[in-house]
Amino acid sequence: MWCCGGKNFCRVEWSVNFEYTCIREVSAIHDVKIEGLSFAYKNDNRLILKDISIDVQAGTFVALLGQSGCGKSTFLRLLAGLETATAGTILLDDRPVSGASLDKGMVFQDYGLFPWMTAGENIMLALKQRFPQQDRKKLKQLALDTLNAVGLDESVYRKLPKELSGGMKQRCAIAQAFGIDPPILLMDEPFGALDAVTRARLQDLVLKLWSQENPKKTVFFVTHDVDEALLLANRIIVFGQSPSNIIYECSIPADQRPTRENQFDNPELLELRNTLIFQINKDVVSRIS
Ligand SMILES: Nc1ncnc2c1ncn2[C@@H]1O[C@H](COP(=O)(O)OP(=O)(O)OP(=O)(O)O)[C@@H](O)[C@H]1O
Repeated sequence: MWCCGGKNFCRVEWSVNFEYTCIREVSAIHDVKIEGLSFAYKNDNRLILKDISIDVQAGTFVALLGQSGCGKSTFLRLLAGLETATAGTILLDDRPVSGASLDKGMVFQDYGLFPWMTAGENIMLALKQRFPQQDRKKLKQLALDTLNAVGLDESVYRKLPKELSGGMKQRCAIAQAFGIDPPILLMDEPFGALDAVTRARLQDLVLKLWSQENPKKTVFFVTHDVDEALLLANRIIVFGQSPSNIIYECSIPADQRPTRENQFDNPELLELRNTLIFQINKDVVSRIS
């Protein structure tokens, strides 16, 4: 796993701006099966997650909702192999998660780029880890292609993160993640720090990149934004808290997925939106009362 952006490669056509097949091979797809997952941090015996069980089919875009502090990031860290379950199992295609690996990529809210390296060097570092046998020229071309795919021009390759806007940095992180192409992509509030317009653009970008791939990545996307979840995901899971378990979940069939334009027109989706907001907040209300 690569914690800055995400990496691992397969043959994919990104019709965003380019197509490349030079060094990619078809990667495995991963069904995710979680059974009886419970977790407490070692320095704190309090159970954060309790008895979570879900099956997620490969290629599903899962949005994870829930109040602040309920354990969404912890859940992603367990999926990433950065933490070990206190009880229960996480299986990727029937193999238990055992530590970090290149088939799981992560994108964080704070971009995850090394500040002392240029955007290009950050991406190259990830590509080199993923393709140690490949020559530098091909990898550099791939890095430029990935930047291009996320709407950044070649000049960004030579820029340090501090010379880029928040939106550009997050585009670089997305370029890394999709460039390395992990079958599983773990995104932890990736657009939480961005303004509304940049956020909307990047939502569209991620949805476009994910939709165009075949096979598709399995994405776990943590957000506090119900509308973002409805726009991006085809499965939505709500976590309760103390300890956290799944308190609500739903799937959105392909033919009912909203677009940015009709997002607030469909009465069924509006009802689902209200239900999700209710589910997230009912825990708070019952706690306060
Ligand atoms: N390294 C750690 N050691 C001990 N407790 C931790 C650690 N990291 C997180 N926690 C605790 O675990 C709980 C869940 O935190 P987590 O960050 O997973 O929640 P979250 O749902 O992602 O929150 P947010 O939406 O605010 O990002 C919190 O009570 C937090 O204080």
